[in-house]
Amino acid sequence: MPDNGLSSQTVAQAALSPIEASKRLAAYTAVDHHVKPEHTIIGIGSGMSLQSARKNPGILSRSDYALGSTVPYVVERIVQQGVEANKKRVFIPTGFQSKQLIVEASLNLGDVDEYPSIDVTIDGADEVDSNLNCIKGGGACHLREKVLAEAAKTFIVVADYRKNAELLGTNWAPGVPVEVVPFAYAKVLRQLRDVLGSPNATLRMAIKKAGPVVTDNGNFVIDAPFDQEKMQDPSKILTQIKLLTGVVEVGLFCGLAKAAYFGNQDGTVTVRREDGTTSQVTA
Ligand SMILES: O=C(CO)[C@H](O)[C@H](O)COP(=O)(O)O
Repeated sequence: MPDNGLSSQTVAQAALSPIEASKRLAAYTAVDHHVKPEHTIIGIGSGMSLQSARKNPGILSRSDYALGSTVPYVVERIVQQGVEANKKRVFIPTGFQSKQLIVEASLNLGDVDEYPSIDVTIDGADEVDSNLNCIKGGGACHLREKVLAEAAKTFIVVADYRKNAELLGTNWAPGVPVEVVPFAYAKVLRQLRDVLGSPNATLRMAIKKAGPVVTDNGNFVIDAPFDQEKMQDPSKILTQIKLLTGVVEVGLFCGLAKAAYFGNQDGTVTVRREDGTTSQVTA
């Protein structure tokens, strides 16, 4: 294997916690099933830099660090397919973090404006419901993530077992991420609270920076939790939020995923597909 930084010290390989092991299992299985030799344009979802992960190995086992900790294993598996398989491929990132991941892995970098038709995009999710609707945007990257999901012929979600839910909002408490232009944030916040029924909607504040989180697109993010009744029909609430002037994108991905791969603690992977079928796969 080439010395691209991934061969000898893969992400905390030796000491993976059960959750980390399940993320890797999901990612590896999804790559094995969906990244084939004929696929040349690949969308890479949000994932933290492998260099950062290696400098701070504990970061991957922090359960609160929901900022793209599964996708690095996708890249790791793709790299394992070898230099020959990857030299003709172009990899499209969903943001700054994902771009770093591609560059550090010595894979060819492209952009979606150059390659608007992607063979397969693989990304993580904050939660997935029984109909493969997803909440995304825990890392505030959901605008580009949705562009890459829609641009792909096949959009695949990878996650650990905690993200596998009947209903969105079961385990993911912060709510639906809503990217909004800064000028409109106060008006959109008020509408989410008073009109759309999310009284606890809040502007997402940065950690280690004073003030709000600013996305890769220069916008703010509001997290809007909705009750179970509203989350029964995510497409409806998606449409209602999207129609608020000033909203750029909503972190509800409805009808986009072809399949979701969930790594389980027992070493199996649950695969749920858009046709409603589910199977357990042993890696
Ligand atoms: O939507 C996302 C970022 O906007 C991520 O895909 C999501 O947060 C998944 O994180 P992890 O892989 O750590 O579970």
